[in-house]
Amino acid sequence: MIQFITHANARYGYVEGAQLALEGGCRWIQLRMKGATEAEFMEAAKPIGDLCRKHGATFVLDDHVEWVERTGADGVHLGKNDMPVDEARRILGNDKIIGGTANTFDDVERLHRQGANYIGCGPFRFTTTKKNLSPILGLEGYRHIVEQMRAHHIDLPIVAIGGILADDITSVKQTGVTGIAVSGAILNANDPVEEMQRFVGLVGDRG
Ligand SMILES: Cc1ncc(COP(=O)(O)OP(=O)(O)O)c(N)n1
Ligand SMILES: Cc1ncsc1CCOP(=O)(O)O
Ligand SMILES: [Mg+2]
Repeated sequence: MIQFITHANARYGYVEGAQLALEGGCRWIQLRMKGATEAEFMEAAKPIGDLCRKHGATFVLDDHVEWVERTGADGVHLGKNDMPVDEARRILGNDKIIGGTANTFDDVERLHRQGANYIGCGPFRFTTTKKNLSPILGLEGYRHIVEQMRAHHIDLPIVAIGGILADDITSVKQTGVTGIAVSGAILNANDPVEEMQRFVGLVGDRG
């Protein structure tokens, strides 16, 4: 599975980026809009939610548990500085998807205990899309975390994120992760739809 993380650049706004990702075959969009006001967030969430429903895609919000019901989103992605996953679970119930960010196996264990549905694990490498990055994991970092998850019988989908390019997908998948999250490689490509098609082909069904 591929999760497209929204971002805006000189060429595309948030809605346009999500639309291109969906046209390219992506079926999981995360609306990430750092620093946006509530009005700006809602203005993007409405059309992106509609587009996701039209394409049968999953729609999650970054950070904002309080806006999940209102936007009709399927869930939320939470990091270390956001609401804890167990608290979000009490608010949202068992039918919503809650993802959590991990940089270490300790993070994975905590998120598993708190009831996360999937882990966003990164960063794979340096990226300008996010500020204040955690330590870079690289392939070795993923191998290590996946190995510890297996040893502790933790069976959760694990999505690699951070600076991932199409050429990385084969080796990242070989570490045992289940999916890929991407933003810049799609939005900075000459043809974002074609690039997403390439990602979808490389990640395949298992991802
Ligand atoms: C799939 C996925 N993984 C990790 C993150 C990062 O979340 P967080 O640590 O809360 O940082 P911000 O994205 O909020 O800046 C993510 N958004 N998605
Ligand atoms: C949200 C987030 N969390 C860790 S890296 C990252 C950004 C992912 O975007 P890109 O694919 O452009 O590096
Ligand atoms: Mg966050």
